[in-house]
Amino acid sequence: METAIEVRDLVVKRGGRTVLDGFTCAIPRGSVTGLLGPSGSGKTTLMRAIVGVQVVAAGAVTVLGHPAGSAALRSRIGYVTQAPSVYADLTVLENVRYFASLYKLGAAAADAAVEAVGLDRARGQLVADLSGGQRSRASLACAIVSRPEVLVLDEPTVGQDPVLRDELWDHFRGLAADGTTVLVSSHVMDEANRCDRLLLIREGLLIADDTPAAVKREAGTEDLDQAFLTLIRKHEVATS
Ligand SMILES: Nc1ncnc2c1ncn2[C@@H]1O[C@H](COP(=O)(O)OP(=O)(O)OP(=O)(O)O)[C@@H](O)[C@H]1O
Repeated sequence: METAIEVRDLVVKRGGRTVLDGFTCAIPRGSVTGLLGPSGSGKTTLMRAIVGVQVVAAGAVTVLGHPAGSAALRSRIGYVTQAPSVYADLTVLENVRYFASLYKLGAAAADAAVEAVGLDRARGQLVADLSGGQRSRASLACAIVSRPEVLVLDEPTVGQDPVLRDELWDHFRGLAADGTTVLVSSHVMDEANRCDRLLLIREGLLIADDTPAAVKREAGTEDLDQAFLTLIRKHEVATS
């Protein structure tokens, strides 16, 4: 399988401490890969390194064959941060049309992105008047409007109701089926089951990189929550 994102021996220090400590992984093209781990384990830091906005101390990150952050990747990678980055004084549609125009795309692309994130009925509303969950979906619409080849999503389903979460995951799966590489961080284990592959990270170290089925098999349980606890404990024993 072709690799879209390759991270090799990555070391990142933030605030004087080592956040990623020799992290290595390869993410296949056209897959949905879930990035899971406790709060503060380094998920956002890894995503920042992949999109090229993180200063790294050592190692290499290659995306679609180019060093992370290089100009050639700018229109080929989309990133949705935890804090929605949309203009509060514009409507949903105005925001998405603005991002579409940056890529020389028209109204049809903007309409499709708004529909894909379930914001059709709120399209004329000012972002300032949206709920938190709607705002993060508006941010997602801006990121997907250009159909980037790699989509990096930091907890995109936080604050969404179960029906919308399900629809968003259907959308991620549809993007991957069309060849997009989707990297999603999440805390929610039922979402992890919908990924092709999982990266489990703890304290800056990779402790699992496999399919959900293989992760569960290795831990000897059908419950992913339990599987992760088991793998974390195994890892603690192995490294102590
Ligand atoms: N700007 C910063 N300056 C210094 N340290 C930081 C900074 N941002 C994050 N850190 C530290 O880096 C570590 C990893 O943070 P990161 O945001 O990557 O974790 P995370 O796994 O994404 O957490 P969460 O699930 O809570 O979003 C944490 O210990 C955090 O305190």
